[in-house]
Amino acid sequence: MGRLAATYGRAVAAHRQARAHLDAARQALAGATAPAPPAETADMVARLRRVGEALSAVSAGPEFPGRPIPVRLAEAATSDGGFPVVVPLAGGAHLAVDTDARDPRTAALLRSLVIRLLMIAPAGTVRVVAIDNAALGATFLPLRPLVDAGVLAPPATTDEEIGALLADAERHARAGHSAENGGQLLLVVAASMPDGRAEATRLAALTHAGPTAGVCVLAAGYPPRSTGLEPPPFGNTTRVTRDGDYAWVGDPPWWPYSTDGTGLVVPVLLDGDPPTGTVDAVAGRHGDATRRDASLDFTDLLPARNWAESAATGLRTVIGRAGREPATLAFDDATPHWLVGGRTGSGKTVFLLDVLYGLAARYSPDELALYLLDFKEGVSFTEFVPTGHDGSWIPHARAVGIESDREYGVAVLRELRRELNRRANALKRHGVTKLADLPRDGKPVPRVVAVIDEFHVLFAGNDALAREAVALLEELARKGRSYGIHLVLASQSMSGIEALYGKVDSIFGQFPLRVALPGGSGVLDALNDAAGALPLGSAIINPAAGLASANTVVRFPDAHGSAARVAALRHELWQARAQGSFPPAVFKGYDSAHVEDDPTFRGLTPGGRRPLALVGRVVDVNLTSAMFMLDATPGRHLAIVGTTPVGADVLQAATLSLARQAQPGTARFLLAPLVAAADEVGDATEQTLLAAGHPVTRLDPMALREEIRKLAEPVAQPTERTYLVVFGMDAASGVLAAKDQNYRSGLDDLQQVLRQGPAYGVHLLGWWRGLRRLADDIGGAHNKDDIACLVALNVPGPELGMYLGMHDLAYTPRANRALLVDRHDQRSKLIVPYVRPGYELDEGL
Ligand SMILES: Nc1ncnc2c1ncn2[C@@H]1O[C@H](COP(=O)(O)OP(=O)(O)OP(=O)(O)O)[C@@H](O)[C@H]1O
Repeated sequence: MGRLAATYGRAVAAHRQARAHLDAARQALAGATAPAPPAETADMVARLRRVGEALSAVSAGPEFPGRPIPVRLAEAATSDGGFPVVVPLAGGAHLAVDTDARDPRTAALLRSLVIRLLMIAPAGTVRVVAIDNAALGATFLPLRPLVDAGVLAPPATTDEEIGALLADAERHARAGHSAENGGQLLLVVAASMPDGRAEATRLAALTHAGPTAGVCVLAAGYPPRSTGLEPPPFGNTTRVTRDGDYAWVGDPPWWPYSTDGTGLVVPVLLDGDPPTGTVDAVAGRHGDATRRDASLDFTDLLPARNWAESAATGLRTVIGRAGREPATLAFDDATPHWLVGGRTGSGKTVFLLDVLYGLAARYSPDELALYLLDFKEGVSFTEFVPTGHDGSWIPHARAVGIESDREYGVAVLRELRRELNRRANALKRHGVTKLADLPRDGKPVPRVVAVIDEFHVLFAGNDALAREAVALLEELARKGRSYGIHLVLASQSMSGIEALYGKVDSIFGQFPLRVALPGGSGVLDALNDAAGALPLGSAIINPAAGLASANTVVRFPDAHGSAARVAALRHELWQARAQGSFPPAVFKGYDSAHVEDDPTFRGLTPGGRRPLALVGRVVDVNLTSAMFMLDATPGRHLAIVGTTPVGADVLQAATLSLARQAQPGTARFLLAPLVAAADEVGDATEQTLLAAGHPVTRLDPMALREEIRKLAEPVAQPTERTYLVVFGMDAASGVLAAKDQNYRSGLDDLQQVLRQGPAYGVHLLGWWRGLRRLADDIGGAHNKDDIACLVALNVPGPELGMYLGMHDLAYTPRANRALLVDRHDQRSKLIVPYVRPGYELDEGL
């Protein structure tokens, strides 16, 4: 008070000055016209009051938070009365009080400023974070309704929490009030300065970040008194100095009260706590908006009308929200391919489903075709294909691989390259260089989106298959942009992919759009760690190959949370499909194959000149039948090798498929079930053959030896085919190896049959339980062309490679898989071998 009396004389003159500054501030902020200069002090104070009140009532306009807004903080005390003192906040303007919030008046001022700023700001445009290490959060207890409404985060009280808060604020400042921050102001309220010098410096740095940073700092306890060090300088900050019951307000940035830096020349009475009702009302208004923004529904992704968009220049879909705005992503010239990363459980599958449903709803199957490939165990894309209880499918889906093998992945990539080449030819014919320039008068050429989830699996192995996958991906990535073929590669880990044979840059350079889900920083630039702290349901979208400056945070809905709407959409799209459109080609890695289900098997009829032996389904896009043609060429015999009893099943399928191609009486079947494991299959095979009217002769090892002897002496003109079907051929090796009185063994005869037999319609179909036995029976691996058709089951890859002389053979034995090798046409393919229904369990490999 003494100081007030001493300065009273100066105050009157200074009021004029203050009024002029406030007028200027009012003009700048509220656009109001300046009042006429007053004659008397009392009159002037009254006018200052009116100006202050006018300013206090200003609400933030559309430029918030990019421009400062006036916020009332105190009542000025003069002998002629008082007037409200307002200071600019936001838009790069900050405020600091010299005592920390352990002082109740300072604490009340902070709370009052928070509430006043929220009252002025449009609902949902301010997010408040708080530091309260000195009072362990007590400063903000009266603002509890704001915490409950999600507007104020629980205050940070430990060093760790303060560090995280500052990191969040720095990220916010870097992104500015852009879409990433949803155009929001981040209000950082420090009830006391952080203890650490580094943290204080970081807090101070936020005040220098400028008006575009979208951060406003309210700091109490600045400058800190106890450290003895020069405090880190705050920028653009109105300083408030406590003085007993009063306080002094320094010059606000841009609109100073004084010309000499002394600030407002009258003391002020700081505003106290806002009424509880006001806190509740503000929390209610902002909380509603925050909840509205936070609620995000799958239906928000869908267009008003299905299939209304044209894909001529690209594909676009809403994938969620950036702040309060819808976030749209595109497959176009700028972002032809996407790279998606996220740790397991980060919502990668959900994100991909959101994208796929959004696209499928916007573009008709004439505009968009989908190839969906998943390497992991799970159900990612099952909802796109017909199932036992729901026969509908997403009509854009061309091929869907679930729990795919690498071989299937490479087959899909090969199919895409064929498509790319077809398109290249079409473009050449029309003399254009881009899909977008093709005339769309006829049927448009659909854009292709190929999604490969857990794509790193393709490169596991460092073998011929991996090298082919790299080459195909590189070509598709490089040329796809022009031909409307777009790739989405998703992975939980980018490590291991560096081993891409030096092709990392040439492949991923074509993927400017990066989507980082929680834990997916690997797809971003090495200096960009923004994905580390993302919550579930959000992602960093970065169209600049991961550079930190191009981050936008989006939130996406959980498609699984709207199962009914998803199912309804699927049915709408399915109902709208073109007449006669086919379901997608589906490969389910865990499915076994049965010959009875094979359309090729069902289509077999007697009369063909070159019988086909069906052994399984090829692991390719259309799951084509895996078969051998048994013509008259020497060596057209079938060897099935492996200890697994699946060998007997494959032999049965091959035998029955041959039987379907023979008129009864034109083929005889010599059946030798030599091992117990094949008794049941042998009996079943015999019954089926007999039922179809074919003569069947059962052979034991001795009878087999005798038949082989007879077959080694061919008749001149055979009238019928002979199929020698041996289950467990290795069991006969002792008998066959024995020599007769002419020193001729059964193996000699066998080798004769292998070379000459086919010309006379004689073919051996045998199951050997070991590769060594097979090699012995044919007189050594160098005779391997004498049995040209091979199905290798659980035979170790290196052993098989050695036998075949193929040293880069990529084959790992596993349940439900076999390798088909045809020595005559150099084929080697991964197949799903036929098993009898109910006998598919073969986990013991
Ligand atoms: N936007 C979201 N909102 C709420 N929950 C979500 C959201 N996205 C995903 N989830 C939930 O997170 C869990 C994991 O999601 P998802 O299966 O997509 O993860 P993922 O990354 O594919 O995991 P994984 O690689 O292990 O299969 C699911 O329970 C899912 O419902």
